[in-house]
Amino acid sequence: MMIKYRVHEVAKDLNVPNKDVIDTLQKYTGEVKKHMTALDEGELDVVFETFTQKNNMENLDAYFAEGNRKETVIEPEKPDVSIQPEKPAAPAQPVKGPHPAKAAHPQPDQKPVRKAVKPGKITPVGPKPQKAPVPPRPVQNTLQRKPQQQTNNTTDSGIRRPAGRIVDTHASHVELDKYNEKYDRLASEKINTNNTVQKQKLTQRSSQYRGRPRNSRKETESERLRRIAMERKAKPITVQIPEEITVGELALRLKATAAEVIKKLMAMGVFAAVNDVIDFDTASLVAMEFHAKVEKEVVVTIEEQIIDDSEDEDDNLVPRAPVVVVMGHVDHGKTSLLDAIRHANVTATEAGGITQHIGAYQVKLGDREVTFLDTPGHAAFTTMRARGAQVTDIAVLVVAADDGIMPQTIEAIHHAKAAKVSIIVAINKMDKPGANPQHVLEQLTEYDLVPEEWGGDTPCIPVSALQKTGIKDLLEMIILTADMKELKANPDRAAKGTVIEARLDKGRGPIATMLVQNGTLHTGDILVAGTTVGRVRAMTDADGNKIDSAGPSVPVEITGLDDVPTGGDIFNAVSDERLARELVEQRRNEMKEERFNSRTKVTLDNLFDQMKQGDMKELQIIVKADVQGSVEAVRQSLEKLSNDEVRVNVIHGGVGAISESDVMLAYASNAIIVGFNVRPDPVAEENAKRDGVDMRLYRIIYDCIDEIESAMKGMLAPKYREVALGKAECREVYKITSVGTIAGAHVTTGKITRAAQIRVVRDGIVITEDKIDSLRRFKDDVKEVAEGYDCGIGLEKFNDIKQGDIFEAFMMEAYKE
Ligand SMILES: Nc1nc2c(ncn2[C@@H]2O[C@H](COP(=O)(O)OP(=O)(O)OP(=O)(O)O)[C@@H](O)[C@H]2O)c(=O)[nH]1
Repeated sequence: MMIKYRVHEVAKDLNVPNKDVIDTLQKYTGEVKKHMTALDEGELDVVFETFTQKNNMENLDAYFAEGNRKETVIEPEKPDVSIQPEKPAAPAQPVKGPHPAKAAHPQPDQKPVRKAVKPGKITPVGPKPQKAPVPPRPVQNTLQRKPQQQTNNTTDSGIRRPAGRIVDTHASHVELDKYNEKYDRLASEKINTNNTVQKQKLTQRSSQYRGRPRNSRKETESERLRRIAMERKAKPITVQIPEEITVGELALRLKATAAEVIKKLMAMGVFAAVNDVIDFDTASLVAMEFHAKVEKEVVVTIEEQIIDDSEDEDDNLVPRAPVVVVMGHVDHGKTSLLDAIRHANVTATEAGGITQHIGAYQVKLGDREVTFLDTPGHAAFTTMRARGAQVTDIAVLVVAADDGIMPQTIEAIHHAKAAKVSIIVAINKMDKPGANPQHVLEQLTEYDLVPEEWGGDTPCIPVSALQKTGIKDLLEMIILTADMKELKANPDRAAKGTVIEARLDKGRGPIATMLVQNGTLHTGDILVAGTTVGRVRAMTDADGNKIDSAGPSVPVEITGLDDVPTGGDIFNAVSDERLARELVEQRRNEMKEERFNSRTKVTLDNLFDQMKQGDMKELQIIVKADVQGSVEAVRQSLEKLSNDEVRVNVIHGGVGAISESDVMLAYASNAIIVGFNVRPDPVAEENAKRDGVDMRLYRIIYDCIDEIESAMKGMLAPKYREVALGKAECREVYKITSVGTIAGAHVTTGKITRAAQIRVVRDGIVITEDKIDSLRRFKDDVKEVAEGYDCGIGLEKFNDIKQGDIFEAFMMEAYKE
């Protein structure tokens, strides 16, 4: 219910004559009010604002200084007191009125508000809650509209003069206590000299509060804040601030209110809300404003706690065996070569025993060892790279001497180059009559692999996997290359490496082949591998022998993990099993979240955004086409698109359908695949979809160049998709001179609209696509015809309409992914 607040009541409360209020209202509203007139909210606002303005307070410090002095005079045991002015004509202090103390020293340029307060004049005046006619106004708005006035307002109430009651009446929900505290602190900082005054004041205030039955919770909170402010002043607090912190959290740590922190931020020109995140530097500045000592909070992740990732001292490093992968075109002899290498090093007695196959093995040459990943082809190799594992040091590229370089050879070259590993070419099948190693060497130069014998730096070794010739030369070359790379590791630390492959054995549980890359792995070690954890229960080497420890570059097979890890997962031997399990749990959650979140793989649609964010320095592209000529033409045109911000780099070009391995390479290298007159094979298509690899298929080279150029400029045209509208069946054909052929059609599903495109389908075959020229019901042109109705449809170009033709109406809709 609205309580009436009449002119004379307002005047009385403001301690001004009725006339002053009436005059003020007349001035602003143009109406002359009677002293019994009840005022509405707007009118009350005007009156309060006016009298507040008149009694504005300018100097807070003086106000507080006076305030403190004055407080000592007011008797604390009389909580609800109001200071009565000597002259009723003097305006009382309403919302934004001055402190009475100020009135004791009237400023020449200000109207004296009231005369000096004398203790004897203090008389109790109860609050007038029933005269609270003004509906609450949001504090926020008040603050926004008149920040200065709000300050005065709160200041006014800050000392809890009875006049504060009037403030309460005006804006009943203003949290005065909050502002009380703020200005108390402000004043105390300024005064800063006399703690006794402050204390006395607080004691008084506390006793005032004790005398009040209402609002005890708020008061307690206010007291608490004051106590904190006191503590903060007495002993500066030390805050720990991380790299980033929310405003709310910072306020909590500073034992301040969020509003205080926000205010300080605003003073620094930073506009942040309570949930916004600010950086360490900004937060530190704010903390300093609160006289707090700042310490940087270092967040130690579980990983940092249990995984030793420190750099090795040079003194601790010892040479390690190179890790080699064999790659090449199908049937060029990868498996045969791997077998030949393996058997060349196995004694006759051992030979029979090699039944086990763990995905990697080591061979000896004198006192040196070489580790081979027994995973022919580049699939596993690229998968690992895609997962961030750099496992191999050297790639042996097998090229059949009678066949030369083939598409998969080229792919292998690009994969190896993208992974930045050394390439050694093994020219295989040298025993074959048609072997032409010279031709292979010539072909290699086309891919920037200049043979050593021609002055380049690519070693090319002729071998025969079948006859086991040249194997030793190949191994020697591998060791020589490894020596040049100075491959080293520290065996005296916790093991770290990569999962090569893993499977689930019914009897033994998860089994993983792992390559130790640094440190030494022992049985009993606690392992974290990707999102799996466990303790090494049993460990065997590549020959199936039980071993207790494995140093750098040694492949082993282990059991004991609680789940099957994924090939390419990095593993670490860690110190604490409980934390290890916690870490794995955390990783599993992160993985789930990552899957949930959108992918960040580059696509033509997000290319510009990534460029803008500076994430893209190179746009990697894989080109597949139906003929070699197109591949080259596209490569050249695309590379010319490079600009200052982004270099366009065609990492692989080949002839034929887009294969699984193209997608894998694109995924590993964050590349886009463009295809000309080629299609992806089903597996490639599915993998591309799964991995978020952008595949663009074109029929015209110009379209491709144009689209990529547009994408680089952020002006990629939107994609279109077809939206089916409805179908109509042609039941009669009318040939009308000067108009053409009209189909007398019946709409069987959906609707046919005038703007729709029409696909004419005859016996399941698409005859043509056209636009509607005329759409009529009887003699009227119509915009659309709904299902179940007959209509006449004429097409723009197509005239050869036949009875029974199906008209599929559709529209092309632009969309963005
Ligand atoms: N004459 C001759 N034939 C060889 C030689 N190396 C391999 N072959 C034959 O070439 C064929 C393919 O050999 P693989 O070792 O299976 O070739 P791959 O590259 O592993 O083939 P995929 O596993 O299908 O990619 C087999 O019939 C081998 O016997 C060689 O040095 N000389």
